[in-house]
Amino acid sequence: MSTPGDFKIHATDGEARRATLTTAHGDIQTPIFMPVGTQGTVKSLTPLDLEEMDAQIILGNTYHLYLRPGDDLVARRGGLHKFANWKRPILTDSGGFQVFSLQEIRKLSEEGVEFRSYIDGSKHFFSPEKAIDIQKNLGSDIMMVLDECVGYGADKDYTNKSLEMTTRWAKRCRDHYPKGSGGQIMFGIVQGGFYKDLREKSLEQLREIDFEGFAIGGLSVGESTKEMYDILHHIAPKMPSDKPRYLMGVGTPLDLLEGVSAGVDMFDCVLPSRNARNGTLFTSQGKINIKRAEFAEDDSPLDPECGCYTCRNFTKAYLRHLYMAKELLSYRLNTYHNLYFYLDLMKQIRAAIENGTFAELKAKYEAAYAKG
Ligand SMILES: CNc1nc2c(CCNCC3CCCCC3)c3nc(N)[nH]c(=O)c3cc2[nH]1
Ligand SMILES: [Zn+2]
Repeated sequence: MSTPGDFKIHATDGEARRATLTTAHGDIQTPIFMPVGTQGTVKSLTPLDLEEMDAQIILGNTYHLYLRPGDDLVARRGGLHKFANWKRPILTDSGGFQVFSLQEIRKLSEEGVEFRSYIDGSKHFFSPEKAIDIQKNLGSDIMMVLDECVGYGADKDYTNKSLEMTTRWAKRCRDHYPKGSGGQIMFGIVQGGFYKDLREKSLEQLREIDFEGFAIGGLSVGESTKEMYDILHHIAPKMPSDKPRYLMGVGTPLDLLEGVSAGVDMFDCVLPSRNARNGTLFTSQGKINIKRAEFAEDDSPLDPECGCYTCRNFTKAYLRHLYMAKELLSYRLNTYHNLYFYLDLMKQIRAAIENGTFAELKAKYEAAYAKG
């Protein structure tokens, strides 16, 4: 009988791993991309759409659900799985990053972070324990510790003091929900900014705590791709090899390939759904923007190599028309395709690791996406 948190590696190709992570709502095949469901839903898509495209796990948003409709209300409805009728695994972030990135006014202390609701301006406070209680109420399969994600350009002294507080918070989170005390598993989050020695220090401190997985935080915060990859390749291979590695908030198709090549197993990013809103679509030949006039009378599918509902049933001309007319269907069809593309890319990555052809797959997409 497998237990939530079990992580079995089936194949490797360089640092890349093909594994299975067990959760209380089923097994997850990694490497994996996790669609972001901000308010308990992946915008414009139904659970049926997500199952059709084989989304194995989605992200719930602790910060937003806490403020509205309330994590306690969701708990009284049986938790987020029941409330949103999503039967597969859910990962929730701790909400700290959303507070830091969405709120100007907030107060940070050893105790936690104080902030005002963007809905009605009311005052709120997240301690590490509170962040875990919210995720317990939501019933997510994978919980993230409350951490501080320092901004890009933070100096070494601040970054060092911050990672030490993040470690103390991580310990408080684990003590508040000890391993095995329920079906939910918990990941620690490695910080340390862009200082390699501080990244190692954060990891050394966190690996003393018995987490079922470890995330790389503090990246994709405005740095260059080179700076992100530099830290990524430095720290990912040093993380416990027998536990899942989750790179938070990343990224483009090339970032996913680079992350897998560094040994990362899990990714989340708002890009596929957010880009769908502005007509930027990912295809096997690279990125295109559907609003370009050249597509006005183009009767070819968005991506001839894509098997998704959008590509099988509509032309670029029609998708451009929907976009220009600001039709709701534009957002839905574009989101469906972009997420399908990301999930299919991860499926290709899993197969490539199994048959030792990951380097070739990476080179193929680097050529298609070279023009950025
Ligand atoms: C986009 N770049 C980025 N994201 C980061 C995130 C958020 C990851 N995505 C969470 C979802 C966002 C949409 C709603 C649902 C939750 C980070 N989160 C934490 N806790 N710590 C980081 O250092 C941390 C660092 C991050 N960098
Ligand atoms: Zn498609």
